[in-house]
Parts: sequence; structure tokens; C-alpha cells
Amino acid sequence: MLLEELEDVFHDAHDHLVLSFTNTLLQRPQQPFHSILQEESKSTDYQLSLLPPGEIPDPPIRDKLPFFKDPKIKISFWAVLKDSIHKEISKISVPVYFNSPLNILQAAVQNVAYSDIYDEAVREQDPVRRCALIAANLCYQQSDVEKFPSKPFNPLLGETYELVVPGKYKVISEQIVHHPPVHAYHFQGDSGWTRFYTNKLKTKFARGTLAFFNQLKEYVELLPHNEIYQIKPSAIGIHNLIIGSPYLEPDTKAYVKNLKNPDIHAEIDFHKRGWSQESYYKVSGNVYSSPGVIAYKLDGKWNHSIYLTDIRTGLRSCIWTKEPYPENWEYMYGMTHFMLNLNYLPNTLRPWLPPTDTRLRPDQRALENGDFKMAASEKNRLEEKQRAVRRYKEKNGIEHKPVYFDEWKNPDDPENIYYKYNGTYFERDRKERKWDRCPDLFSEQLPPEVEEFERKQKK
Ligand SMILES: CC(C)CCC[C@@H](C)[C@H]1CC[C@H]2[C@@H]3CC=C4C[C@@H](O)CC[C@]4(C)[C@H]3CC[C@]12C
Repeated sequence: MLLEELEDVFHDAHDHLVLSFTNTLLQRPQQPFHSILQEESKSTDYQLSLLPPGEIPDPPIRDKLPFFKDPKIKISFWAVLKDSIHKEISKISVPVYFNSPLNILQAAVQNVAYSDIYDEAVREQDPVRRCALIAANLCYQQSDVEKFPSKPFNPLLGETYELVVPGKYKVISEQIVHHPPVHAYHFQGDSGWTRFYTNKLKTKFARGTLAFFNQLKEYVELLPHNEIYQIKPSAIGIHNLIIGSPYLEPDTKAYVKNLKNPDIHAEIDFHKRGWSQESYYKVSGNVYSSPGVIAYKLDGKWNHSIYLTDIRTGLRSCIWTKEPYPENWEYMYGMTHFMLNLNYLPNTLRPWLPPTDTRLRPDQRALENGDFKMAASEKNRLEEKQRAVRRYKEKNGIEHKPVYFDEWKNPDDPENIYYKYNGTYFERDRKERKWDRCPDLFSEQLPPEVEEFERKQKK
């Protein structure tokens, strides 16, 4: 089997692997998450009036999943792979049991899970330290998936995901291309930062390691300082897939560059595992004020805590520590508090969601509830529906257009196609709760024109 094909197996088939991890936990108070006040401009009374009569509001956050999955059932990655070698790639399908009840749009919100550091960057007056804070975020941004080595759902074409954390930030993301997958993201902090990128996800498999990385450039903008930083997060590697015990590790260097003043930049190095436990999770980085001149140093463990040292004063301070894991995390796909709330659907949130939001996806919901049979049949149904729509569009030369993102000519990288948020989700559609531009992805029916087309095809 070709390497190319092997890569595709990871995208199409619903392969999985349960990895075992050991780790020390740290104590840190939990942050508030979803709030009833989803729309700041409107009153709580109005919010509650959207609930069906007699219904009481759900708690704004949850601390466990509705179903506990037994982590002891370990499936070897190789067992899945070897059964697939002589099959046609598109025919390989591994039971939905091996998926986790999150998708890639949701998992990506981990990038801003600890958003305080961006708020601090907005307040910071020293441009070099601003760069250092953005670099620090790249050191630990993958800490939420450390114990989460299961296959997330691939979003359907047109699927969206929003997250509103009142007083902190808003997120909107959309699936732009199904295969090879392209997702667009827009994270927007209330204090004046944004983080935006188009993820053209690439999967590489070599020597027992599976690596995930974005082929396109990513950005952080600090609006009050009129600065844009180009960032390159590390690839995520899943090691020891064929022999040994698998583990997740950031795989390549990460970079930050201030586009207004490229002399200010940072480089982060994730250390490879050595013989002793001491070397695990180690990360270090340099922040340059001008070429060759180090102004700040970063160090620590990307799954535990990160320290920033000012070279001039020698002062070293802890700027990030990881939140403690919830109880029973082993039975909840290794999710952190933050992650297990991403797919939570309190009744107070339901009236605000577009019909394309991942929280409404029936197969993922069924899996979360532990109904594997339903999850499998729903997944199959949704994928069949997506295929029917694609056949119809291809035959009629209809191009798919994203709803909340527009194609964007990126002056920093003119060769590639980028997408940028067009400001119509929070600012308009969500305010008016008008979703007529969103495709119907989850309902039982095919769109009438597709239904008609399929009927003609069958004759
Ligand atoms: C062998 C297989 C089953 C292992 C699965 C590994 C998990 C941990 C991988 C699979 C796909 C990965 C995701 C793919 C894409 C993105 C978008 C990016 O902006 C942030 C990281 C994020 C969200 C990745 C997080 C880690 C991830 C969820």
C-alpha cells in the first residue's frame, strides 16, 4: 500500500486507538464556561422566555459526560490497519465505537482555552514581551489533547461550531472542504485580540508516528497595538503506534513573528523523549528583540506549567499552569473540564444555535450518550446524505460556498487559498436568530432538489 493511501485511511476510515498515559495532576480552580447570558445585549428575562413553558434552565456547565466509556478495551492500531491493507480505501470503515464524541472544529478551541494570556498581551506595553506571551501560548496549546488520543468526528461540509464565553471570547468555525479537509476558524477576544486561520489539515504517517499539521499560515492580531503575528504551531505527533506504548507529543518547532517588525520573533523547541522520565514533555523557547539578541526565555513542561524569564533582570515567573483533570477522566475519553463542555447543550443555549451547529449532530450526540448502535446508523445516514448532495452539486456544476467565511487573498501568502470570517454570524444572524442561509445537514429529509435528482438517477 502506498504511503499516500495510508494517509487517506486515517482520514476516511474511523480508525482508533486507545492510548494509555500517566501524568501528574495540578490543582487550579475551574473557570466559568457557558453562561445563561448568551447575548449580552439582551436581558435574562428575555433569555428565559425562549425556553418552552415550564422548563427550568440547565446548569451552565457540566462536570461529567452522560455516559462513561470503559477505557480498558484497548484496540491496537495495527489490528485496524492490517485488516485494511487490501481493501479499497473508501470501503474501510471501523465502528463508530472508536470515535470520540467531539469533532475537529470543537477540539481546535483548545487553542484559546487559556485565553487570559492573550488579554495580558493586549495590555502589555513592551512589544517584545507581547511576542513572548503569544509564544508562551504555543508552548502549551496542545495540553488539552494530551490524554485524548481518539479519533474526533470529521465535520460535514457546511457544519459550524460556535462557542461564546461571556466576557472572554467568541469562536466561530466552519467546515469549508470535505476532502482533503479544510476548516476555517475565527477566535475573537473581548479585550481586543483575534486569532484566525484556515486549517488545511495534513496527516503524515512514517515510522510508527502519525503527525497532524496545518499546511497554511496562522495569525494572531492585537487590535489596540495594530499588530499581526504570524504563528506556526507545532505538528501533533502520535508516536509508537505500531510497537510500544503510544503517546502524544508536539513534534516540530513552533514559531512566532511580528509582521510589523519581523526582527521581533520567537522560536520554540519541543524536546524529544529521552531515557529518563525527567525529559518528558519538556519545552524551551527563545524570544528575540532583534536578530540574534535573546530578550526572554521560555521553559517548562507543556502538559504542566510554563515559565518566562526576562534575560535583562533575570526574573523568572510562572505564566501558565494546567487545570486539574476532572474526576473519572479515564472514562471520559481523557477529556479535560474544558473539553467535556464543548459538546454540552444546555436548553438555554439551544434557541441560539444555527441548524448546522455540531452540538445538534445526532450521531455525535448518540455516541456521547453511549448509544453506539444509533450513533453508527446516524453516522451512516448523514454521510449518505452528504454524498447525495455532493453528487447533485457535481452534476449541476454547483460550487460549495461557505456561509460565514469568505475567500481571502492573503498578502502574506498569495499562493494559497485562505478564508476569513465575514462578520455575519454574531453580528447579524445570531442576533436575529435567522438561519435561512445555513444548509440542512442533519434532518431526515434530503433537500427537495436533491431528492428529485436521485429519483431520476435511479430510473
Ligand atoms: C490514531 C488517532 C486515532 C489518534 C488521534 C489523535 C488526536 C489527538 C488528533 C486527531 C486529529 C487532531 C486535530 C486535528 C486538527 C486540529 C486543528 C488545529 O487547529 C488544532 C489541533 C487539532 C484540533 C488536532 C488536535 C489533535 C487531534 C484531535
